[in-house]
Amino acid sequence: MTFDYKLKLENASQLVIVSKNKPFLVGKEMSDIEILENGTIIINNDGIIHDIGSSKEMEEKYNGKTFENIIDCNGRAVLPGFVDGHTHPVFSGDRVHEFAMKLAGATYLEVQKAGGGITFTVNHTRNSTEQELYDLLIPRLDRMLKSGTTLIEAKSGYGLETETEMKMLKVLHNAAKKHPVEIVSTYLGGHSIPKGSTAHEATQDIINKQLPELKRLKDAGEISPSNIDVFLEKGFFEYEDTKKILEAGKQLGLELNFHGDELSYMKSGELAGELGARAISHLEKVSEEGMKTMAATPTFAVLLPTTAYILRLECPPARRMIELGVPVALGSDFNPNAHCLSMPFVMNLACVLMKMNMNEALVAATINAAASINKSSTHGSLEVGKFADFVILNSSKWEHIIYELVDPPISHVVKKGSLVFSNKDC
Ligand SMILES: N=CN[C@@H](CCC(=O)O)C(=O)O
Ligand SMILES: [Zn+2]
Repeated sequence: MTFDYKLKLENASQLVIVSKNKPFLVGKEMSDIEILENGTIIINNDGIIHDIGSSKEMEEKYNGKTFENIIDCNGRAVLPGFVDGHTHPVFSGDRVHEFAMKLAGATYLEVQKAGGGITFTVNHTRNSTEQELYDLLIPRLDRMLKSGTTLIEAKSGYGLETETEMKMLKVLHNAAKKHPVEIVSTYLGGHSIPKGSTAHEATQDIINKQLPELKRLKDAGEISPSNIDVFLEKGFFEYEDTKKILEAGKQLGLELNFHGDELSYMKSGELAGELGARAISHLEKVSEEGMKTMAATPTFAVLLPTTAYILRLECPPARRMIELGVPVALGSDFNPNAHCLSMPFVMNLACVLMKMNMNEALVAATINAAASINKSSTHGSLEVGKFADFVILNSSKWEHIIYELVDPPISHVVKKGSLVFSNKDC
């Protein structure tokens, strides 16, 4: 049987549109989101938003039409699916013992120097097969989906040599074909200096071995990275090496989306301005000059409040960034150090720890996070022509997604017009 339309979400208490006709929001605009009270959305058979309007108007306009599925959203708020702007979801090995060390006072760098941290995960990931990594990734994506995430940025970075880095990118490429969570992948061969190498040798390996293989596999359709990332940090990749790696990636058509100014001030914003980077993550130690350059470029600040929370670090200056007009996005930073798969929790942390208001946090976790990975023409807001990715909340006020800590009442998640999660309890 064929239907005129794939889905109708009817009588929603609130349709949280977020914004209209804007690729991203900055400054005061971030506090001013658009909401339609008592609305209905129509989704076409390609899983694209076809129409949005008041329930009364839609009832009359679509009278007599057939729908494959109808969800009654009376008493519920409908939000865009969340976009997680920064994740490291492909890894093996459990670092719960490091959590105990950190609770006992060890710093991130102390854990790393003791052979833990990224080095620990690299050893385990190198020893895992592609299938094992795939099997570990899928349930993590399932958990993200249940928390309302429908699109993620996802990095390699636990190989630090060609074979494992490409293995991780293949895992992401293949998972993206099967799983409802959409994936934009990022090559992060410059995540740490491999044991036994210098920073110079590691940089040369990336430029002369890893990137040529990445190009070959991408051209062959076996991997699909859109971005290149480097951990710009003291004792990891410093300014000049980071610049060389990012420039080499840019020549291959990759977007620059890197880790910077996390534990020390490394002139990240300045480098982003020089190279035209799309995004920098972390930025706990960013300078005033760096933020001004990011506002002008513009370069997205992908803020990761889980890092400050887990490592008891100072937070990035989110308020100042917003004041200066830096486009701010959010990410979970899901990795074995910050084991968080939930964007509602990230938004809550952004409000409480970084002093963002709830509207700003939602913008940062939807339209701005989508724009940080060049996806805001299709994702991140409820607009005609965009993918029908929704979070339906069993609450008439959308703010409960942030306010209700730990397990906000998400009743359904919809991806491209298909129901991909429903919660029997709400
Ligand atoms: N800071 C660098 N990279 C990750 C942590 C990776 C790890 O500890 O495994 C981050 O973004 O927090
Ligand atoms: Zn990271």
